Amino acid sequence: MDELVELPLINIECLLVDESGEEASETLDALVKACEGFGCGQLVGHGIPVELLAKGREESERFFKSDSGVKMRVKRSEDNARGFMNDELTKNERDAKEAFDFGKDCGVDVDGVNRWPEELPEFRRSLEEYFSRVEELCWKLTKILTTRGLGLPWDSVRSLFEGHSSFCRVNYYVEEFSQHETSLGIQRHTDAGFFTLLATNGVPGLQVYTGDGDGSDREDKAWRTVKPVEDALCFNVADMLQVLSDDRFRSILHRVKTETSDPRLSIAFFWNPSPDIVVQSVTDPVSCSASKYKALSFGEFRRKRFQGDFADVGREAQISDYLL
Ligand SMILES: O=C(O)CCC(=O)C(=O)O
Ligand SMILES: [Fe+2]
Repeated sequence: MDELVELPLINIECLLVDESGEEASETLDALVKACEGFGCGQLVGHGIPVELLAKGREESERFFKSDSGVKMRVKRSEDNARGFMNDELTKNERDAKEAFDFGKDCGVDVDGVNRWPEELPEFRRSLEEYFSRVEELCWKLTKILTTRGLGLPWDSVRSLFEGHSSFCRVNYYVEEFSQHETSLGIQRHTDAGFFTLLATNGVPGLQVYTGDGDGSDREDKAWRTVKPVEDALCFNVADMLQVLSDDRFRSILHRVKTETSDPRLSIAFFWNPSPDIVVQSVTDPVSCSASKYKALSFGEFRRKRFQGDFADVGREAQISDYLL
């Protein structure tokens, strides 16, 4: 395996305790720099108890190792995207993984409604608790990044998230899911929402694209595997934050390629705006004048992406489609 790339390591504890302290402003600078650079970093001091992280991983592993009947009874369907899946498509190619989605219940017309396996109550309990702790953290990070980082008024940003449509995806990558040597756990993509916080079991596999192209060449040396950091949350900018920041923050192109026989487990929390809002890039927070992007309905953007996840619909929706 090539040398692992270390993402900026940022201890956000002081930001969460007192966002206006001196130490906090250095941390904020580091966070903003990470958003402007690679578009990602490893967050420690995030306040999510390590016991909860461990429990979430343990219960998730129990779920994926369960009889296929347990998993298939909560399999997602075309009219409800939540639940178990072993048929995910990214960029119209089948991903070599299994996954389980759950989140805020915001109606079947957006992402669907949760379904939990009755046989595993602790799986549900620990992941619901994880969700609510991370949700709280996302509110805090959003406020800090958009008001102090981008200089935007909190009232207008907050309104983007009232009724947010965030969800969690637990990913499980096992060697035998790969159909051939070059199979990817997840094909290259950017995340559609605002930002993503990713917990993992420490088995490497996440790769970030450091080149200028669209990352379509699989052998490209510009794909670098991220060095996992124990109990950190890997943070990445997603598409709506790139739009809102008018391309100042970058939504990083990433994929998963596991190269060991150890299964990789990840729990991705996709912090997503509410489906009925419109996002537009803002260059001047006072006049709120738009710059690079046309107004973009998040609900419509998500729906277009989701159609691509489920079936081959040709090209996947990208934020570049909305450039002015
Ligand atoms: O498992 C990972 O490391 C990344 C997961 C991911 O990119 C996703 O679910 O969108
Ligand atoms: Fe992703």
